[in-house]
Amino acid sequence: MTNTELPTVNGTSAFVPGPATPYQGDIARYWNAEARPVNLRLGDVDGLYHHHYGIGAVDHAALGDVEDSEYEKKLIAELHRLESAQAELLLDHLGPIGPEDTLVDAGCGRGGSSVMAHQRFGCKVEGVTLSSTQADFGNKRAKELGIESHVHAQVCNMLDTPFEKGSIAASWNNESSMYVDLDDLMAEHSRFLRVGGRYVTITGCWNPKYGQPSKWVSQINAHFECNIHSRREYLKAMADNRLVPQAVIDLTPDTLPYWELRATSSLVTGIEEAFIESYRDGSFQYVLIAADRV
Ligand SMILES: C[S@@+](CC[C@H](N)C(=O)[O-])C[C@H]1O[C@@H](n2cnc3c(N)ncnc32)[C@H](O)[C@@H]1O
Ligand SMILES: CC(C)=CCC/C(C)=C/COP(=O)(O)OP(=O)(O)O
Ligand SMILES: [Mg+2]
Repeated sequence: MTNTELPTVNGTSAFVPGPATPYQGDIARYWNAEARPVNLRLGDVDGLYHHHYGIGAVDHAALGDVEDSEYEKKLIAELHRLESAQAELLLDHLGPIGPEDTLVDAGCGRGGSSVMAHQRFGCKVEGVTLSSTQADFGNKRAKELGIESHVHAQVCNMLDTPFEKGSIAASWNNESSMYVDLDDLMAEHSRFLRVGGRYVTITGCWNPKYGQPSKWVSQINAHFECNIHSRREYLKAMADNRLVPQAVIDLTPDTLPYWELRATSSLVTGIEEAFIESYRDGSFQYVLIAADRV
């Protein structure tokens, strides 16, 4: 990581981490500026702020009548329920975790998954993000919840973290691996995970069976300034870095109801069609991969 040297403070040199590449600087700016209602209003439902998508069947009984004055509020709560269900599924795959363990949330966003992990396991969670706005937001939420001794976010490149070799019980990327080289990413998880530790990713990936990234995948990349990898690249990067897959789950059918519901809401962002069409034509898949560090 490059560091910017600042004038000495009280005789001690002060350093602030700078982005490792110009691309990472762009991504930090992107997330520092992000304030989409679809993320903030969903997070306001119960104080868990996510930047990922949902899974599971829509509860039409809970939504009620579309003509009802409360319908939009119920729709937002339902989308949020499906996003939290996605994070619960990720946590289900972390294996046995105890209060003495430390987990790493790589690309932690506003920290919703980190909070959920602490609430489930009582463990410590270290989140890393390129965005200072997100890290500040996550740390403020942790303080409001009184869990700042256990849930902490920092501005840090997930390819070059300060965590000691073999010190981490489990780690994950929840929709954050499309911003980095996968070989570099898996090498870093493999370094800080203890032998027997667990790595989990939930991600969108292009399907090698389709041939090449479809126009919809290219549209998603342009929308988020990311670089979606193929399913094959994930498995290869894991195999090359002592991460042995224990579960590969195709969540595509489980995420489509979320997108179809979201497309009917007032909070649409314009990217809904690309997700729905690419999931339907088979060019793009939503997957969970859980791997053991051997
Ligand atoms: C779509 S958000 C996902 C946030 C979170 N995992 C969640 O589920 O709510 C992508 C996140 O990846 C982070 N990110 C992208 N590249 C990164 C890098 N090189 N190091 C650390 N974080 C990174 C961004 O800062 C952002 O927080
Ligand atoms: C599955 C893929 C390819 C994800 C790309 C990464 C990403 C931007 C995830 C959602 O973030 P968000 O919650 O901020 O997005 P939105 O505003 O669309 O809800
Ligand atoms: Mg969102």
